[in-house]
Amino acid sequence: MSTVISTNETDFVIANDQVKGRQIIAKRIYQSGELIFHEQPLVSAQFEWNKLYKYSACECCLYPLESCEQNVRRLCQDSAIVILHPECDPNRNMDQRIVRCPKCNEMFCSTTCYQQAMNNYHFTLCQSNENQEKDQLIRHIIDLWRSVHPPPETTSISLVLKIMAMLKQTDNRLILLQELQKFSQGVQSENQQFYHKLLRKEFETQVEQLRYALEQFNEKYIQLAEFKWFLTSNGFRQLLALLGRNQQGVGTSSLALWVKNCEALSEPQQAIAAAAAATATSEASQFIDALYTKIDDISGEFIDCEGSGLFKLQSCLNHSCDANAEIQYLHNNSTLSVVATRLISNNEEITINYLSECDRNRSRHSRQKLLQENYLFLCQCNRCTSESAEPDETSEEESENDMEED
Ligand SMILES: C[S@@+](CC[C@H](N)C(=O)[O-])C[C@H]1O[C@@H](n2cnc3c(N)ncnc32)[C@H](O)[C@@H]1O
Repeated sequence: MSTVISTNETDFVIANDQVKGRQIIAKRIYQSGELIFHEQPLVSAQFEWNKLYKYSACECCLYPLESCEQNVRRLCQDSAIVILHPECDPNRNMDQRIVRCPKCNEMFCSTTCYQQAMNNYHFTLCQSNENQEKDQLIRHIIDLWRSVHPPPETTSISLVLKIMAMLKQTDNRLILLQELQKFSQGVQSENQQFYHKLLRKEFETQVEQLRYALEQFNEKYIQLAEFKWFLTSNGFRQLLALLGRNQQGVGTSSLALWVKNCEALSEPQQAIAAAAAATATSEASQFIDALYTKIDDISGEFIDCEGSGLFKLQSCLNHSCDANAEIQYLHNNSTLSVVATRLISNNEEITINYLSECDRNRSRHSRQKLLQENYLFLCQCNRCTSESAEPDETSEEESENDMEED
């Protein structure tokens, strides 16, 4: 179940905009850096390819299950690396803290997470060997998914499996189904496009096999009449489009946690420690720079334990090319935080930027093109509206024209 931990009706409200649909409006002033809300996902899962490559995260909350040293050794493929300042790694004894499911050996960061998973979905999905046919079918579904979705993944089939298992295990199926239906649904023609973006046309046969395998899974082990429609050809497209439209990426890592703590070494509590802190920081930052260069060479961009989740409140946040808030994972697990990136006035819409860092400074036309291609909407944010007189040129065309003029 999704739990909004800090919604305060007097802090912000969900409203409806004629063009953009639902939106979140601030009902007080937020200072830059202030936490607006945090929220646990309705459902989340690590990507299947990451798991295959031994990116190790708690099956329930995605907290990293490696020490920082194990993390960098894996990413650099170098078992001789010894990190500086091991005291900055809160996960240095992670091995001893891991909780394993006694039946299937799946790993969790705590007994609480194991219990939560067991109560919500793991009882149904546990591959305990007690029912080999069921275990095989789950593995077949995941393998089929990987065959139609090479890396980088943007969503995980485990989200669908977990939703089905949650519906089986919950005491209140109706509420869970209603929560799912509240996520932005979109119209059929858009859903078709989303679906083809996720799973390209050339994989049509495997996608049908995937749908059929999920249908078998439902019939044999879940027996949910309410879910049958989602496993028809049209329903499956709509289900995957719902995930594509609403899911939020989650990334966790022991390395990031250790880097953050090393950076804090430069903030000595007492002036007398300033010189020692400065030396420690400069040593640490050289070491960190060298590590990132090596990781980049060996593992490229895929550093974090990546996955995705559905978040009830966050999914109401619209995009703006001049956003006033951003998503952070302050607890290094799937609990999402929305943090103000500048002063937000009372009654101002709270927005995030759906574009990657490097695409944010592109021309209005380029940004709108990317949003149209990836999220299927025409951006109507204040920045796009104020730049509407600019020519319909992508950033590349713009710089080519500039070069010709020079
Ligand atoms: C994750 S949902 C955000 C909440 C959504 N408004 C709702 O009603 O559920 C993303 C969808 O919101 C709409 N949207 C978000 N930002 C927008 C923007 N800047 N301009 C126009 N539509 C936007 C688009 O329809 C997009 O597919």
